[in-house]
Amino acid sequence: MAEGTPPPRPPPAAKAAAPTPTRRLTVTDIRRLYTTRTPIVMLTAADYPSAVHGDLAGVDITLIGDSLGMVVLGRPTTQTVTVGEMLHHCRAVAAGSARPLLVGDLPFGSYEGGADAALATATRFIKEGSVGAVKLEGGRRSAAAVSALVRAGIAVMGHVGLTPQSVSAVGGFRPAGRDAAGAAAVLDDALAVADAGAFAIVLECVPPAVAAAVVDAVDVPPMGGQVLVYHDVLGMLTHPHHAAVAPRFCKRYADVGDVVHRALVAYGADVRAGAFPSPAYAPYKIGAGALSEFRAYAAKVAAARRGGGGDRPAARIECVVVDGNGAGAAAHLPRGRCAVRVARRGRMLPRPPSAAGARVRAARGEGQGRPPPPPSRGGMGRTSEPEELWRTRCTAVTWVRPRCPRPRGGVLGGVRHARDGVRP
Ligand SMILES: Nc1nc(=O)c2c([nH]1)NC[C@@H]1CN(c3ccc(C(=O)N[C@@H](CCC(=O)O)C(=O)O)cc3)CN21
Ligand SMILES: CC(C)C(=O)C(=O)O
Repeated sequence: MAEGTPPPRPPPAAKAAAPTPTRRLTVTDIRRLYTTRTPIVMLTAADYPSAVHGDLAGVDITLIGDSLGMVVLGRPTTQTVTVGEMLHHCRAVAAGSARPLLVGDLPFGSYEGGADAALATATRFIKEGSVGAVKLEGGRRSAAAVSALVRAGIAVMGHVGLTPQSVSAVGGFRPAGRDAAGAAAVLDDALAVADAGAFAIVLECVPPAVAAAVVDAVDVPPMGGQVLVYHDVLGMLTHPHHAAVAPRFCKRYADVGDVVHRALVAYGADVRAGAFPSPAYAPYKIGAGALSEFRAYAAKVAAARRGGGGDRPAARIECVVVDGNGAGAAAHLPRGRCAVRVARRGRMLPRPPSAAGARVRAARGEGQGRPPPPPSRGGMGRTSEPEELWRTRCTAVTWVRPRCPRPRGGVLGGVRHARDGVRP
């Protein structure tokens, strides 16, 4: 999708589930969902594709959480995430989602200094991050900042219970409210933030009974238990770092990391086996007339570069390759590189359009009984057609069977190494 193109609209199924599908949700819509006892779906996003997916799935609130510092930027905690980094991700998410309310997470150190600091940061999130609201951590300690933002017209989501930005003081991502005093602190924190005007409050990692009491006490939507990190929900990250940070409260709905891993391993295996790239994925055509004109030009360029003196050493011809039309060309490879796989279907070119024809004929087996000559400095320029040449890396001189058998497994010519001492 081109930059600036609006994201695709939700498909009919998602539309049906969405209360107001045609415009961005506001805190008023969230409030209405809460008062009508409609569950609110909240998920993080960190970039354009995750934002599009959340939008298409009908998410109500997309949080650009500072957890992106861990799941996207690979940090051990969220504490090093900067305002600039958050805004960068907020903009990408804003570009990819049309309907959800966007909430930007104020990062550690950007609001604790007081109302002025909080206001300066939150204003940047609205102006530069294109979010509709901000979230900040902390209960009573952050209440003054929350009310300053709300007075200034900025919607604020609170966050109490486990507050990951406090990891160094707390000594880990520890659940909150697990004793009477801790539970009381969670309740007091939630009330302070609600009284300060927060439109919703994240209640993270607290025992369900404590969460229930908090929900009873405050009159704003509690976002506990239903705000999950995109990468956790999808099981995107299966490496040890992520295994260590994926919280136990997260339900995993897919194993995308395994899917990604299998796909990338298969891709690498294909490349190493010479199975990709392949003609099926090189659909680009050049007309026969244009091609021969171009080849003449390329030969001229190559000759000029060889003759010019002081030029770079020319590529050497390693072998003859064949394309699907029966046309072929000498393959030109940098010195020290070699080897060619022959394309599917086709015949050997009767006479490659090569200035170093002798070398090529030897490579085609016309030298009779002699191994191919050593690498020469001849050459006529790299062929431009992917279907003609599949290179692999090796260090030996390589040539191709003079006569190609019927296509087998998509590969025609055999490839042999002179070092093996085996005639093809
Ligand atoms: N991938 C990811 N998902 C998150 O939900 C998330 C992050 N990262 N990073 C920022 C914060 C940190 N969060 C976390 C991370 C770990 C636990 C966790 O493992 N808690 C353990 C207790 C660990 C302890 O006692 O030290 C638990 O049992 O819930 C909880 C919340 C939530 N946020
Ligand atoms: C886990 C949620 C609540 C969050 O704060 C984040 O994604 O940073």
